[in-house]
Amino acid sequence: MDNFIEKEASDCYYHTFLNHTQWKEYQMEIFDKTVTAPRMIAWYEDKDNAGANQDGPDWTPELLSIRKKVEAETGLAFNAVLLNLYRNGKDGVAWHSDHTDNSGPNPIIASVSFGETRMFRLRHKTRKDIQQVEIPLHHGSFLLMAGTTNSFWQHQVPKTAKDILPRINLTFRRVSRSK
Ligand SMILES: O=C(O)CCC(=O)C(=O)O
Ligand SMILES: [Fe+2]
Repeated sequence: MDNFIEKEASDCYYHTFLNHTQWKEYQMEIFDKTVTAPRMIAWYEDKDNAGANQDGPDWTPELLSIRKKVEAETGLAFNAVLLNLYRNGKDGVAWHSDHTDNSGPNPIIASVSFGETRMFRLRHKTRKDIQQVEIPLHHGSFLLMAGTTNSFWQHQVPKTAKDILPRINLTFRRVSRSK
């Protein structure tokens, strides 16, 4: 959904997140190697959530206000958000599906994007006859990944050789670590 957040507010959010977030590198374990992901991240989670890192950053007013809007739109409650910063075309995210701890194979993830438009690609895990889906995620857009999106599909944000500006993506999630 385009223009989930209107242009002026999106500009404001973009600059605030870009300049006032404690962006961190993300080290991934791939087989036996530790590699640095080609993007920067920040994780926010309700502190009263079981197992939450008490030293993590507190939700900012901007994040809380987007969370409220996302919850109103979806009728769902989220307790965590992952921020991704794609600094330029060399940043991206490889094919994967998302599983938040113990939330089952079909988590509901709400995604909000700011800044440069990047392609969001989906592919079925096994059915090679089903065409890949490509969705451009624009400044201020909203995307809901629900149902079997994460159990049957993988997604990626491919790198691009184009000379582009940063993009920031927020994925709201519901994390529950209790059994
Ligand atoms: O940047 C995006 O649109 C997707 C990010 C993503 O897939 C993730 O954080 O799991
Ligand atoms: Fe993802």
